[in-house]
Amino acid sequence: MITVENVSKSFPGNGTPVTALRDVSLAVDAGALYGVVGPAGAGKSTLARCVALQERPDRGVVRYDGLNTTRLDGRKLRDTRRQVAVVDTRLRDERTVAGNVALPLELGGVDGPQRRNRVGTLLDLIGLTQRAGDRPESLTPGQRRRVAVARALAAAPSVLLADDPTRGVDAEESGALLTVLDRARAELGTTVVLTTPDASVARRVCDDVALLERGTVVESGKLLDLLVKPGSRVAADLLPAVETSRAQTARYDLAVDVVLVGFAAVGALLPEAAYRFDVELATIGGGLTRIGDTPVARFRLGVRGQRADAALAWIAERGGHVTHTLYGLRHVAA
Ligand SMILES: Nc1ncnc2c1ncn2[C@@H]1O[C@H](COP(=O)(O)OP(=O)(O)OP(=O)(O)O)[C@@H](O)[C@H]1O
Repeated sequence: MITVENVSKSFPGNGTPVTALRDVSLAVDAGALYGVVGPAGAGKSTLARCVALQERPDRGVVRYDGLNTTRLDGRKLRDTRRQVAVVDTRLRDERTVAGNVALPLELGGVDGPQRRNRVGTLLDLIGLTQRAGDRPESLTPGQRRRVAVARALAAAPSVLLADDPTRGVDAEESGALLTVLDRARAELGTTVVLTTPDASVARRVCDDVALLERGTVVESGKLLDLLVKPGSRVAADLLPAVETSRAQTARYDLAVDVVLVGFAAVGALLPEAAYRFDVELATIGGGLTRIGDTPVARFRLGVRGQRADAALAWIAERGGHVTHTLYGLRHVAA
């Protein structure tokens, strides 16, 4: 487990120092795929470098399984750094694909069948077994990025750190690259930390996320927990939009936003609530999406009838999370 505790980091700027990280805390569980999401300049790369022990925080602590890394130096620091591999996108063009993946093993003195097996496993993981003997320049940008990931995984690090892995890679190839990161976690047990400005990258593969803005964590936790949190910024970025006009909601006694996670029977729940409570219940906004493999719906519901409140309470009892109430009976009566 990696914990970042109250980490701050500034750089000398033109006259005034630039604060890249301000009191940042987060916890990355072993075996998780953790996403740090934020706009350009938010501090993602600085945080990644602190986690990779390439940069020392001005204040605060980065711990590896409880070990305070800020006090380490010399050999101890080098040994601890070896647990983390940072994806370096610069490949060696004079070497083959397999030769690039093998490089850390050669440097580590691993040879013979052991090296061949490891490279074979990793080429299979990235889906490029057939390209083992090709030069990287013959690959697409997304394939090259996958080779860089395989090379980072070669020495079996416990943590893989990918700073904006899909930058410069088109949408289709990004999917294949994220699948590789997901497989690294699932099949090799590697903890993966990625940074990205693109919330949809987190939507596809991350278990946990931290939303970073101007050097500060504004939201963090399990992605599926954040999605059901009222007012969640992550939810606003990742779930289907629920914009509706005032006219659309005005004809209902109640209008609320409801998030349903992993709910296979979304189609049946709403009609059943309408029937049981004898209310008119309509979906007036939102839709369905997937978070990783989990179906998630966010609907704006309009409810009309005497027992509108009871119908919504019944939906909530069945796992629906009411995240936002636009107006209700009491408001209308007032
Ligand atoms: N070595 C450095 N020297 C001076 N300023 C730096 C240094 N590294 C980062 N900064 C500044 O710290 C702030 C955060 O930068 P950082 O690169 O960590 O953000 P980021 O979220 O990774 O951005 P991007 O998505 O554009 O890479 C920025 O204002 C940046 O200019």
